[in-house]
Amino acid sequence: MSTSLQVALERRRRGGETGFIPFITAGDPTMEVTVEAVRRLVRAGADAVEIGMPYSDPLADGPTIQAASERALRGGFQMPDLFRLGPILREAAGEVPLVAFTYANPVYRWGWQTFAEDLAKAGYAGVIVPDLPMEEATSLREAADRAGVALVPLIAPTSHGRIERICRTARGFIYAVSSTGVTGVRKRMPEHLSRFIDEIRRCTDLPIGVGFGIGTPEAAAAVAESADAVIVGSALVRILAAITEEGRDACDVLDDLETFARTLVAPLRRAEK
Ligand SMILES: O=P(O)(O)OC[C@@H](O)[C@@H](O)c1c[nH]c2ccccc12
Repeated sequence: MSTSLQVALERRRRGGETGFIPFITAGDPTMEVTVEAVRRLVRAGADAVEIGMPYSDPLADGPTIQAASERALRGGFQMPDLFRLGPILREAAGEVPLVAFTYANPVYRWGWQTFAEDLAKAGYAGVIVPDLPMEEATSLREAADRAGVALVPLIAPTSHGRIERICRTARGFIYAVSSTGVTGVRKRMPEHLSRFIDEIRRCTDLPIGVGFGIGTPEAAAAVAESADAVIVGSALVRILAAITEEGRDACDVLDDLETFARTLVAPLRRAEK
């Protein structure tokens, strides 16, 4: 089953380029800012956009995204808002697919089947649930397949057997986690990264996106040597934080977001490579 998500990233790979997948937290600090941020990120060259559902106990997140979650929750953002936002974001994103990002517990409470159907209705092409292990993902994956939503798996460095098993049921693309720990900008990319990506590549034809710790054009360029897409969260979320934390004008901050996103995209595109 080939999804719009897979097609969008394969197009880059075929052109000898690398995709750009930004992550932002929905409702941080308002839905209006989220919509405008998506519009700007797409204009800067995003090939897919991850929309994070704010969550009170975000285990895998570092301080930057945790704080974004708190701001969005303080603003009253809830699961129905993710679905309400879908069609508005779809319009802002044009052809670019949206990937919802949420932890397992709220999805479980919503119901796997209903959640997958609601995502599809809202216009999300894919979904990532970082704390849902492969062994527990069958119900959601089957529901997502029926709804036409790609359940994108995360793979952290692990045994070859496990990588193979995860790849077998993957949809859309593979999210390769560059390093263990939580999200957040790192000074350096781990040295074993290209070996890890090669290992995944031997198990799947799906595009491979790499995320965790990428926050500069240099890091993006380094990861692009082996990955099909570069995923960036904290470095972008940190820019948007200035609206709340520093009381800066939202339009100025959105301009900064777009400018910074362009610097990340530049080394991923052929002219610069
Ligand atoms: O923030 P970083 O280090 O750029 O990493 C990507 C990331 O933010 C996004 O994909 C993400 C947000 N929350 C997560 C939780 C688990 C895995 C990944 C994520």
